Amino acid sequence: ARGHDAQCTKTTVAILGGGMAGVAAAQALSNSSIDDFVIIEYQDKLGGRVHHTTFGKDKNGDPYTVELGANWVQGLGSPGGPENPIWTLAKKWGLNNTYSNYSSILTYNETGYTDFSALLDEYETRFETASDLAGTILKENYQDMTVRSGLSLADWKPKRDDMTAQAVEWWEWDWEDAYSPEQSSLVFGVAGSNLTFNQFSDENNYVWDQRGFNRIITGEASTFLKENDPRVHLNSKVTKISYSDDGVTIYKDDGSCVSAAYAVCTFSLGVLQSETVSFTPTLPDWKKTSIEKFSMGTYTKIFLQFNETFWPEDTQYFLYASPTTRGSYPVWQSLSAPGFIPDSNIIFVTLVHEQAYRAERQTDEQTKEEVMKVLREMYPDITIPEPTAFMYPRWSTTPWAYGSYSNWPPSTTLEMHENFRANLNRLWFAGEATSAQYFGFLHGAWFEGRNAGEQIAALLQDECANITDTSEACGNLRHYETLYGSSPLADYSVFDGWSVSSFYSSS
Ligand SMILES: Cc1cc2nc3c(=O)[nH]c(=O)nc-3n(C[C@H](O)[C@H](O)[C@H](O)COP(=O)(O)OP(=O)(O)OC[C@H]3O[C@@H](n4cnc5c(N)ncnc54)[C@H](O)[C@@H]3O)c2cc1C
Repeated sequence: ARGHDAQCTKTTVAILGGGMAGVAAAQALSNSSIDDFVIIEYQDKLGGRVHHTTFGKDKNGDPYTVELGANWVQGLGSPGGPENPIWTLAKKWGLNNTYSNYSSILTYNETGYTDFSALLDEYETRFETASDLAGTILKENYQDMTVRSGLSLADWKPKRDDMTAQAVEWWEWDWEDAYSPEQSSLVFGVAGSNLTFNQFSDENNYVWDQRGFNRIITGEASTFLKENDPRVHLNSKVTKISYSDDGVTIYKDDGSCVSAAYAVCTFSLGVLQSETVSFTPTLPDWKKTSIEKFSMGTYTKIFLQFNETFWPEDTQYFLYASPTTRGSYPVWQSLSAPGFIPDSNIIFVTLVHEQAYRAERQTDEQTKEEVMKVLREMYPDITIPEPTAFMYPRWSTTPWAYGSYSNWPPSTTLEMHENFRANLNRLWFAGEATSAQYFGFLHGAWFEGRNAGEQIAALLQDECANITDTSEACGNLRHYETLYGSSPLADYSVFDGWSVSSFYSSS
């Protein structure tokens, strides 16, 4: 391969993927005066899973912009406390966004409006108890369990046929994690939500900016890249990564290659699991095991536009309890609500996991029929017109993502995750899924991208990067050849990707 490498484009750092993590990594390099890098991106634009498209039309016949991927800034920050970097960027680039008021909700079943909203408070009380248990398990290094077990121990035990309680549970758990309580780790599910919503704040702001949410990514990129910068290789599919102590060579599907001193791979967990990108030498067991250990969730938003807003105009959310199937068209969200895009007459419904895969396998027509049936059950007294526009993405089969975002299954350990995050010689990994503290979130991708960029800059400049105030971590990341059933509390440090306190109180 050496002879072949000689024909490759040379660069100091190759950044694989131009989403939030890739752009944050490039920016960190640029801030350290390392300008010899390339960003290799599959799509024809930067942004990755922050991804919008046009949908429907307004009064003038112009299309609206809707977000197929990330939609909320989650956990904004509070005065005196740390601020979510995505919130900082949203303010900097003037993104239009509105506070999601989760109390602005009406509940329904197959007979129409049925008030079961009191169950929301009950779940939240029980969940507090389950969260305390998660804290104890983490602190004492006890064996992890499923969120289901934690909820049951906290006396939240919905019966199999109690579909309103199941809908409430879906709204509270699955809607965020894209997996059921059975499929999620209690310790890290709770820690993840704690670190975002108690460390920053419990506010979620919905971005409806008509330029698209990725404006923060293209905007930041424009501060250190030129227009049509030759360092950005768009429409470039990576098929093979060859790594060693001397450098990394990246091969693209058009036969071209880039040879770099260091590389950062920011491909999603779904892409890594799909094995559409091969590695030479083949990945060591500890890395391969860690890639298969974590789960890639799918979160599917199904958009509808009508000639009128026939649902309550001042309400943001509508929760539907299917009489037979948990998670079947449960959460509806109105974009016609005040503060969003009034008069857009757009509403969308979200599915995750099996229900998402099912819809993604169906034709638009099949899904539209099911969705319309549910709306007719929710509003039996209204003659509901056919939608004027209907559309949904298919994340589970999108070849540059293979899913939406990652989740930690039960009985995961921080050490297992550190193996997923750790570099292989000169090849580094960054992205939403490499964040132990903020996996699944856009800010997780930002922190991890910046960290990888700073670490590589430090290695190139022979310095120790000062990534946090207390950090002494620099150079190669640790990995564990042998994994035990849980990780001792002493592991919860910057050396395993855990740079803040694990214990934030919600009070
Ligand atoms: C439906 C959905 C809803 C979400 N909702 C939210 C939300 O409300 N709030 C929130 O904070 N987060 C949300 N997220 C998560 C958020 O979008 C991600 O955490 C974040 O965008 C991930 O950034 P990244 O840089 O790690 O990965 P990516 O954005 O996936 O970037 C990786 C890049 O690599 C490219 N790539 C992949 N394979 C190849 C290849 N073979 N060759 C070349 N390039 C390749 C991809 O095109 C992509 O641009 C959501 C995600 C989805 C999909």
